[in-house]
Amino acid sequence: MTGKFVWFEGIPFPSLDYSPEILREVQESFLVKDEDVLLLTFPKSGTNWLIETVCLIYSKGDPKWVQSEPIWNRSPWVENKYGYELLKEKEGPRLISSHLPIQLFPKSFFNSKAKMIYLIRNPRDVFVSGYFFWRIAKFVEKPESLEEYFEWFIRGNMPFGSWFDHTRGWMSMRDKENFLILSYEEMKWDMRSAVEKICQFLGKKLEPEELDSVLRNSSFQAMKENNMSNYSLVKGLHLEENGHLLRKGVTGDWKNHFTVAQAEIFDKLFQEKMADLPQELFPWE
Ligand SMILES: Nc1ncnc2c1ncn2[C@@H]1O[C@H](COP(=O)(O)O)[C@@H](OP(=O)(O)O)[C@H]1O
Ligand SMILES: CCc1ccc(OS(=O)(=O)O)cc1
Repeated sequence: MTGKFVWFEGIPFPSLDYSPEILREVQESFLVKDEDVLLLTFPKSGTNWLIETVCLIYSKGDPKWVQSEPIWNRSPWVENKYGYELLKEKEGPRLISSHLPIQLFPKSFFNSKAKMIYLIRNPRDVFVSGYFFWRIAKFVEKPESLEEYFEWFIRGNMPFGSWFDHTRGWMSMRDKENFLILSYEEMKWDMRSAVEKICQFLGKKLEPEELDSVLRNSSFQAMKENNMSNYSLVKGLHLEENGHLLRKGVTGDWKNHFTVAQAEIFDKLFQEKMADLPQELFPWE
């Protein structure tokens, strides 16, 4: 992996609106406010699903907001120029998205009471989802084969760096009361309970019919049909014409793509890198 990336502090960022200057400024000077809510993920963990869900919780299940404003404006990315400029101007409580590793995150967060949701997903499914997504993205070097991307992934030579380092880094926050760890798997297995967990964490109360509407409007099908959330607005510009952000939306797709040898290498690496963390943190293991 060599071209079409912006490198900062040893991490490759997409060549879309990211620069070392902005990344440094975000880290040093972006002011996180106590009332902000931060949505943090490694790419392809279900970021957009989480954003959609939290937006719907904020609108008490009313789909007007998610159907009228692009997802990247509702919860802008703090680390790219577009999102950073938008966030600096935003009044009141903000939703903020980020893929940044902990060591590059705005320093002000660590002295604030802002709440953060860290969404994790089985890295094997993150791998498969990423493989198909980066092949339709125009702003990163495309992996030529699954084998090549496997090498990138296990070495951490890929957009936003190593999944293992990212996850280990943020997991160090797990005992803080303003930090919630959620998994893509628990959202898939029991979305009602996952939404209730998010509401409890954010101090939001939904009536039963509002909760039903959150579930309906954040479903895979609803998001796939919502042009404000499915990235169809940037097709041709940033994504290939035939590309879909919402691809399959399932757990365990990795079993359709890994060879036995790759699965063994991955298991061994996961054990090596994550052994000292409580295994309950990883519901798919
Ligand atoms: N409402 C939803 N329900 C389930 N999965 C969803 C979803 N919205 C997005 N996803 C999945 O989340 C992944 C994209 O993650 P991110 O938002 O972090 O880029 C894709 O996974 P797949 O490629 O496995 O289908 C996409 O299909
Ligand atoms: C606007 C094009 C775009 C940018 C970033 C995306 O997601 S991710 O940051 O790579 O997870 C998707 C589409």
